Amino acid sequence: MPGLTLPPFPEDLPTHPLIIVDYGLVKSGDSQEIDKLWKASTELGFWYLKNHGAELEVEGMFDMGEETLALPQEEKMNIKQLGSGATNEYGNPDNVEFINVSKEDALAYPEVFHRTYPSAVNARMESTIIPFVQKSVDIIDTVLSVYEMKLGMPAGTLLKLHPHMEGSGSEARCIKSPPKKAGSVGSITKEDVFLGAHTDFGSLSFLHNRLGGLQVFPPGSAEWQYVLPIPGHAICNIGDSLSVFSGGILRSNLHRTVPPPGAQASQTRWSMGYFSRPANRVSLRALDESEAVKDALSCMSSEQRAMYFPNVTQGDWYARRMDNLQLKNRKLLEQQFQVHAPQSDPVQPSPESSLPPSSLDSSIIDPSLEEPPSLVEQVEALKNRVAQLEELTSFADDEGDGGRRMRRNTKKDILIGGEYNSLTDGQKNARKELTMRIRSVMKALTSTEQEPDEGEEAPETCLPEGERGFMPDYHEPPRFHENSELINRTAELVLTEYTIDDATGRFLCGEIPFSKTDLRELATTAFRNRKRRYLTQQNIAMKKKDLRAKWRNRRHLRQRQTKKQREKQIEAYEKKFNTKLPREIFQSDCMTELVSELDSTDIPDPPSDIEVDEDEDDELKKREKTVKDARAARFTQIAEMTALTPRERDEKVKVWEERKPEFRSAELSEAYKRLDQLTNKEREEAGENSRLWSRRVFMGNTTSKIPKCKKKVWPFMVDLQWLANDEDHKKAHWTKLQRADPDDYNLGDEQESASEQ
Ligand SMILES: O=C(O)CCC(=O)C(=O)O
Ligand SMILES: [Fe+2]
Repeated sequence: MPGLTLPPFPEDLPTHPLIIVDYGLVKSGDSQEIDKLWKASTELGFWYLKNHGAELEVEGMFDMGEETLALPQEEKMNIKQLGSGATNEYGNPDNVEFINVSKEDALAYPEVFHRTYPSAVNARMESTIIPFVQKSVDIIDTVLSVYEMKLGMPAGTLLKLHPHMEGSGSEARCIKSPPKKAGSVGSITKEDVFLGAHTDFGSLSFLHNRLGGLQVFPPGSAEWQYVLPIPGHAICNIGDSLSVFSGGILRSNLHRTVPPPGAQASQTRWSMGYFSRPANRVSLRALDESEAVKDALSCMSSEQRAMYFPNVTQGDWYARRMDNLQLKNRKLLEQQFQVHAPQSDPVQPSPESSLPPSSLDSSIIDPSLEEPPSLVEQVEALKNRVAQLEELTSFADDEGDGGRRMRRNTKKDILIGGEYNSLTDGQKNARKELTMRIRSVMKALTSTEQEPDEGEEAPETCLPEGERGFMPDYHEPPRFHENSELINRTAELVLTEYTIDDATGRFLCGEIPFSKTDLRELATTAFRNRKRRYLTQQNIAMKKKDLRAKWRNRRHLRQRQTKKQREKQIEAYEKKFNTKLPREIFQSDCMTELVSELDSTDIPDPPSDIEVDEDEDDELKKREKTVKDARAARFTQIAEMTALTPRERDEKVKVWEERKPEFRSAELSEAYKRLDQLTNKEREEAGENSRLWSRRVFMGNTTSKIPKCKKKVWPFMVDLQWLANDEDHKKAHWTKLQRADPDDYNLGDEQESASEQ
């Protein structure tokens, strides 16, 4: 790992000083430190955070990044959270690699919230990633609380917009940037820029740098300035969302990464961070309920103010910014980098100087670039970019693959596959028909996989002759190769069912024209719906499993407590009667925690690889049989572990420790029941209409009293009152019953114990 023998940051190179904030002090409410944080957040929007407590996890995260990005190239190609897909501000692709781990996935682990990760990531999940994400979330929550207070917002206003377990783009990211080629060390060329000039999209970023290379464009400055990496100091910065929420008071500042300076340039640059974003559903707008925010907005022109009410959700904003990163950076080439003006007054945060509005409406531009690229260069760069875009985005989706990705221009050629509400009734009907066909064909093409429940049933379609079945991967986005092939093929097959209008080149569904793109859009939506159903089902299964585990734990706990109480009672009883009770009855293995595994809800589901039969009934029977076999096998296994008596085992008796009177086995309870029945029958015959039922003492119950009796009785069996009642009669029957009782309870001499009772 880098870090041990890294060349130093050049001493003579100017850097932009950042305010150092001590997290420990902020957390403890130190007002001076909180003021420092506020100053840094409103002036530059960047600061160092020391004493943050995540130092160890940060080291582990760097290791995780290195292990993951060292995977073979073929493997990495299949991982959507790796790699870059954006251009920098010069139209060149970012030349960094990264691995993103979503906050929700980390906090839900091992449940899958959005997506799965390569084993190199999973291996570090519990030891490193989860604690890193948790600590980062804590830090960010603390900082958000400070902002709430400073902005005069009710406590929780900002925190509510950043729930911990709801879909958001929040993620931990490890970035690897290649070393500069030998000979090129020195000046920065436009091809060198690692991550193009940008503001962060979310709320707060918590960065960790070992080598130089991060540069900020401070307000009032005319050039990029390095930020010096200081060991143990995180670099925090504010993103667009917080800037919008605060009406521009909190500053989202332009930054970029370039090769490390001086001797560091020959090193691979690793950087790592946690990027916090509000929940996707959160609507992005200035929170003008706060007086401070209202005041800030009131100094703006209506046009400027409108920029703080972009009327989008955080999720859409994220997607839009992604587009901007691609397209605006390209547009930049055309615009010849006209904007050189430094941003205005850093102390008085003004809307012009705040990036959210500017990044909403203007390109992200590197103001330091004096030499615009030649026209030939521009055209070449554009051509390359367009080719890349076409290749990469034929079925781009809106699922997060984190850092940099592309979306295709969905506006083009869309007639009925776009916004539903703006369609005419005829178009809506055509769309419904096409959707049904798509569902049906997609179902047929995936008929070899287990069907996610369709909800609204699509008519049956068979897999066409010679057509291959698809195995979509619902943990991947629609553009993942098998998924995208399924979508394409579905659209193609449905298309063959409709005629083309030669005059317009449109396909016709009845009278309604539609395009190929429409079909692809609808097929992508159908895929997403299948994906959602699949993931929901998985989620439900997980929850059920968790619930079962919870109940099992409770049962075990209860059993342990009961066992302890019982032991106490037995001891007290033995002491009082100066006798020894047959402990094997009380302490049978059958009363240990293992018994609870006999609970049928714990029986694992049968293996899923049962052959699928054409005939559904047969299939059902097969499944049932497998369930039964699995249960029987489990029972035998547990019976062996718990040393049930042969009879219990043969009859598959469930041996429960009950809170109610019966103490041990069903047979024993049965004996008492029979005794009662006999008694009651005789009472009935004798004209008595009341019934008597045996009451048994529950030893685990601390309130059960030791019987006031000199005789040796089995305290766990019979309530003395019950015994006293009609004693002679019971004695007679008990003897009979005991003789017939094959319990192996080792009750000793039957006659003796019977007569004693
Ligand atoms: O690598 C760095 O130091 C900064 C990364 C960054 O700005 C980003 O990923 O948004
Ligand atoms: Fe950034």
